[in-house]
Amino acid sequence: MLSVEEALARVRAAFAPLPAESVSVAEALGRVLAGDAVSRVTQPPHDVSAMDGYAVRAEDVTSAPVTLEIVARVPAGASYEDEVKPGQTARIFTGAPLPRGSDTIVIQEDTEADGDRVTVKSTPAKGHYVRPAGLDFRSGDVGLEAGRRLTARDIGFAASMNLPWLNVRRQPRVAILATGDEVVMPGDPKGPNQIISSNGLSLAAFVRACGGEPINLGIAPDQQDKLAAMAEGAKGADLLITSGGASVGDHDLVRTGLVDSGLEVDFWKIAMRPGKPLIFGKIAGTPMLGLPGNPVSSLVCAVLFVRTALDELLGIQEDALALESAVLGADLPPNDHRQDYLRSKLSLDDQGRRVATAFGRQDSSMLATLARADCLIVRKPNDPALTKGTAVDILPLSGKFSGV
Ligand SMILES: Nc1nc2c(c(=O)[nH]1)N[C@H]1C(S)=C(S)[C@@H](COP(=O)(O)OP(=O)(O)OC[C@H]3O[C@@H](n4cnc5c(N)ncnc54)[C@H](O)[C@@H]3O)O[C@H]1N2
Ligand code: MOO
Repeated sequence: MLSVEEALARVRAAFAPLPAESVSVAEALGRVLAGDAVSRVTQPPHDVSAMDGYAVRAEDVTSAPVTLEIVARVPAGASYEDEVKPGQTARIFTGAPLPRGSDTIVIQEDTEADGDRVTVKSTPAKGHYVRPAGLDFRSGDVGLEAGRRLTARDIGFAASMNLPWLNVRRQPRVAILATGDEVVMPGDPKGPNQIISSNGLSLAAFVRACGGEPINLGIAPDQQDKLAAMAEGAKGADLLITSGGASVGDHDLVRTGLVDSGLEVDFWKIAMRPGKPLIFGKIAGTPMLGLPGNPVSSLVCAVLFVRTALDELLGIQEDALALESAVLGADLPPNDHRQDYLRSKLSLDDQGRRVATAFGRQDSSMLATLARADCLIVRKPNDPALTKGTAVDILPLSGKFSGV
């Protein structure tokens, strides 16, 4: 069986970034930049006031209290074209440009106005409450780098750089085909031996959370001709994901049943748990990941392999699978030859350390524990028994768009 690392490397090598397209900044949340976002403006464009108050010449107010003549009133969006001369001041508001001659803001709480005169009661440091031009960023600056997945903060930043359109990667189109006579969609009529299909929906949600566009091909029965016909719906997609039928049973048809449809298998079976029977290949030119049917196996494979494929298609540089560290909350028995991904809860101990405690039963059919898990403890093949308090590697499940 292939190691997880080797399998990941093979998947990574099979994908390249998709072409770029332009989208409105308003629609760009979650999209991935195809090129650097370069600012078209300097922000702030001038030296501006950070407070409501008075724009003064610092040398005029070195020995407060001192009374100055108010010669202008400058709200944000306006300006005073003349110069503030010795003995003069301009009433100014937050965001307004500093008039020539002035270099310091006195907040209005430190003044007393009387008609067209104002008394400054304390001496500010020169430049106090002035935001110099370009404090935030300058025209020509690279604000956001290619390969970045855009957050709500980035949308605001891109807008403030005066970028109404952004150059992003086309969303990967991912066809999803569930398989199995025993599964029916939630809400559909259900026979006594049937169960509800969760994989198609969780995989579609995962793909969406990773920035892809899921295409639901439905549920194929365990019949070769029907499976092959339904898999044809993946034509034009960037990736086909199947779930179920990946193992060795008489009804597990995905690997063998799609050969006539042109399936070329790159690898089958990985030394990991859950997720051992994963299939990777190409069907009629479309890359295909055949995920195991057990719901946890299916999603853990998605976290590792679907995510890797999508990140390559999107040109994302950051490693979504970078491991973090925690200490064990309970002893673990020795691991076997498969790399193990254990659903676990996270907590903090009294020293503020992150503690990972694996659920007692790790059967790959148990979706409730995956939904409740905060992370997966990752154990190398043949890891010896570990005691409570030992440092372990974890893969967090929340944040970073892992989407599970
Ligand atoms: N003799 C062996 N048996 C099995 C092996 C093995 O090596 N030798 N591997 C086991 C492992 S590990 C896994 S994982 C499973 C994977 O099997 P398949 O990919 O063939 O999946 P199915 O048999 O179709 O289904 C497994 C299980 O998952 C349920 N399922 C299927 N589709 C869905 C869905 N859309 N939503 C929810 N649940 C689904 C299905 O009812 C089964 O209970 O094979 C082991 N067997
Ligand atoms: O590897 Mo299977 O995915 O353990 O249940």
